Amino acid sequence: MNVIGTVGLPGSGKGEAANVAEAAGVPVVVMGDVIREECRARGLDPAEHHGRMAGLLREEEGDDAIAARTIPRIREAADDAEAETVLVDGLRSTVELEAFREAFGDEFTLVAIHAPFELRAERLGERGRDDSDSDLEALRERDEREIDLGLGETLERADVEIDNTGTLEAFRERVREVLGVAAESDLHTTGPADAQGGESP
Ligand SMILES: Nc1ncnc2c1ncn2[C@@H]1O[C@H](COP(=O)(O)OP(=O)(O)OP(=O)(O)O)[C@@H](O)[C@H]1O
Repeated sequence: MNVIGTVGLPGSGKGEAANVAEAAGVPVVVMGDVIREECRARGLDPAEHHGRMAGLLREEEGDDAIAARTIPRIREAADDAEAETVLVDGLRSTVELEAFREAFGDEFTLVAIHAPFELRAERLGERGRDDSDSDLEALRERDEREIDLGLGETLERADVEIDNTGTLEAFRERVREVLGVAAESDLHTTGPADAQGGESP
């Protein structure tokens, strides 16, 4: 089994990478789902308590709590789909990285997705908000919070880098290359295990 974890600052393209995986039949496990489920189990609204619950789980069960709860889900997702590759979205700290490295050894690959601040701000703005100063300030604060939690150090320890400064199609192609899958339109001719069709952007 290959487990591909993605890490990136807000708006870097993790959600898009997960969409590419799903479209190619690669199961996606979202670490945030663990937190949302725990909120519901405790009768709390995830929309309101997501951030606090993440902190609480780490306090109660250790810094690797969310990773530890995600690991069996990764194995289940692989079994259910009889898949060779699973994508995990949502790594945030080196403690989580260590937990995955311990569980999956060489079968775990950490992929860092990079895009500069201005580009991320612009892309997140296109997702529904305008790019007013308050939005830029909010993104700056989100970046800082993530980096404080350990995201910066985790990014530095990635095995593979994806630069997401070009077109969406170039990014999707690069993600497919890293996942070792062909584009959906190629599936009929080359099959999903054939990564040769992918070209670097
Ligand atoms: N290369 C690209 N060109 C144009 N738009 C892009 C590109 N990559 C991503 N986007 C768009 O930018 C927005 C942010 O990307 P995405 O949602 O994947 O980021 P994310 O890392 O999941 O962010 P968050 O951590 O906030 O959930 C999305 O609307 C996405 O479609």
